[in-house]
Formats: sequence, C-alpha cells, structure tokens
Amino acid sequence: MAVRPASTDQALPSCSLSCEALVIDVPGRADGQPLSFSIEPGSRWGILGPNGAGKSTLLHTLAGLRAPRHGRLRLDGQPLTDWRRRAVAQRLGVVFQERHDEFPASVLETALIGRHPFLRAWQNESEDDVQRALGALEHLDIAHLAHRPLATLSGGERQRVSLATVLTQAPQIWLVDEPTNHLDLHHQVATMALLDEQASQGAAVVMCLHDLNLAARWCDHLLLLYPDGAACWGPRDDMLVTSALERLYDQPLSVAEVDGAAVFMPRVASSLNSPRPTKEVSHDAHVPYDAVPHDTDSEER
Ligand SMILES: Nc1ncnc2c1ncn2[C@@H]1O[C@H](COP(=O)(O)OP(=O)(O)OP(=O)(O)O)[C@@H](O)[C@H]1O
Repeated sequence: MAVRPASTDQALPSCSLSCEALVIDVPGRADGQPLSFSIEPGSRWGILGPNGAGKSTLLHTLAGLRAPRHGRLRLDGQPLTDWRRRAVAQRLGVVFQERHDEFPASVLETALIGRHPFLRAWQNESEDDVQRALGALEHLDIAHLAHRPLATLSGGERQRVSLATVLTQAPQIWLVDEPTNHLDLHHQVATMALLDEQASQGAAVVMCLHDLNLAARWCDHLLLLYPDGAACWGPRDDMLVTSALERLYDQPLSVAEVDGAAVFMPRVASSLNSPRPTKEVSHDAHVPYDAVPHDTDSEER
C-alpha cells in the first residue's frame, strides 16, 4: 500500500538547507573546520566519521536543536533562527539515534506525532492524518503492530516506527541519524530505498552512516568528519578515496568493485582472515543440507 500523498493545502515546495562557515559545538574540542555547503532538494548526503567525531552533533545543529559555535544555517535562504519552530517542523524531520519513550503510547499514536506540526493546539488528528500514519506503518512493514505498546517492540521494530513517524510527517528535509540502526539486511535495504525514494520525490536527505558500503551505494554527496574537527565534503565519487577513508577510520581497507560500485572491506590481520577450507564441515555445525558443499566422493564411500 502506498503512503497517502500530502494533500494540496499541506503540500509545501521543496526546501534547501545551507551552512555558512558553520562550526559545530563539540564539548571539549577546539573549533573544527568551518562547514559551508548547501543541501539541495533531491540530494542524498551521507555524514561519515568514527565514533565521537561529531556526526550527531552536526545533525542536531542542522536541525536547529543545538546552537553552532560559529556561523549560521539557512533554511530556504532565510536564517534558521528567524523561522518559527512550528514552520521548521513542517519542513524538517529528524530520526534520532537515541530515543526516550517516556510516555506509554501505541505504535500508531507514535506515528501520528508526525502530524503534530500541522495541527492547531488541542486539534485532534483527522481521518486523513490517521490514513497517512497507517500508510507509513504499512510502508515500513509494521502495520500489524499499529496497536502494540511501543515498549514491547524489538530494536528494529522501534527503529521502523521512528522512520514511519517522519514518513507520516512527510518533510522536505530528512535528517536521519543512523537509519539502519538495529535493522536486518532486508530492512536496511528497504530503508535506504525509502530514503532514496523521498529524494527522488524532491526531498533533501541527510544521514549519518557507519556503513561505508551503504554510503557508497545510496548517497550522492558525502561529508567526512574527522575526530579533530577536520572535514571534507563533496560529490560521492570525489570523497570515496581509499586513503582518506583509511585515515578517517584509522583502519586499512580493501576495495573491490561489485555491480559497478566500490565495496570497502576492513583489512584484518588475524586468523579469521586466513583462507578457510571449503569442503570440510565441522561435525558440531548444524548446516542446512543445501549449504553443505556437494562431495560426490564421500557419498560413494
Ligand atoms: N552533552 C555533552 N557533554 C559532553 N560531551 C558531549 C556531550 N554531547 C556530546 N558530547 C561529546 O561530543 C563528541 C561528539 O559526539 P557525537 O554524538 O556527535 O558523535 P558521533 O560522531 O555521532 O558518534 P557515534 O558514531 O558514536 O554516534 C563525543 O565525544 C561526545 O562524547
């Protein structure tokens, strides 16, 4: 089932978000490199960097939830600080890495929070709002959980509720902190495809990612954030330079090409990395029959 499109009275034109010499405020760190770039409608930006580099801090700063140390942000050409918070919330949606579910709520009630920027004080959600939320749950494969208390969900199900809430909001700018957190492989791909689809429809998407290969596959612009505050950004193919990525993560990498895209693997010096026998299966392993290498010699014995 497709998510219901925004009704014409609520449909907003596409929106850009730009930084002008922005210095994020990472506690205890000297000023990092000033960031100046524009996130245009239809673009897919990935923010890469090691733990603690400041990716979430940058994302929260872009959302206007955290003041920068220096510089400024513009939403559609106007300083972000000049916008009313409600108007910002109608345009910009955030999927947080950490969540604190302090109030008991169902999955559907949580998804409906995405409509709050469009409601007046004390106004109830309309049937259209409910249909949008149900459509978003369907899209994220969690419609069957609509009436479940949030507290009973698994990590991956909870992550998909967060994505469904922003899908219900239908913002022009998506700021997503680790979109594939807790997700299995199928739902990782489905989530990246959802963000890709949003960008294809004119939204600007910014995501913090730990998986280089997801970034290489799904982003068209990358920002590399180093622990000392240094940064570089630009079109994906200019940023996927192995030596720069190795320095970013302090990790040697091997690179291969699969289906025309670069695939990065950490190079690990351990016995785990040594060639493994292909034909011997441990007697202790419970291997599905089809996965066991077919050995006609042993069958004949
Ligand atoms: N309120 C705070 N007080 C002190 N230090 C903080 C605070 N908030 C963030 N930091 C520190 O700022 C640095 C950047 O944090 P941030 O969460 O932005 O990193 P990150 O790149 O998103 O990391 P990760 O990949 O682990 O999610 C970290 O060293 C963190 O400990």
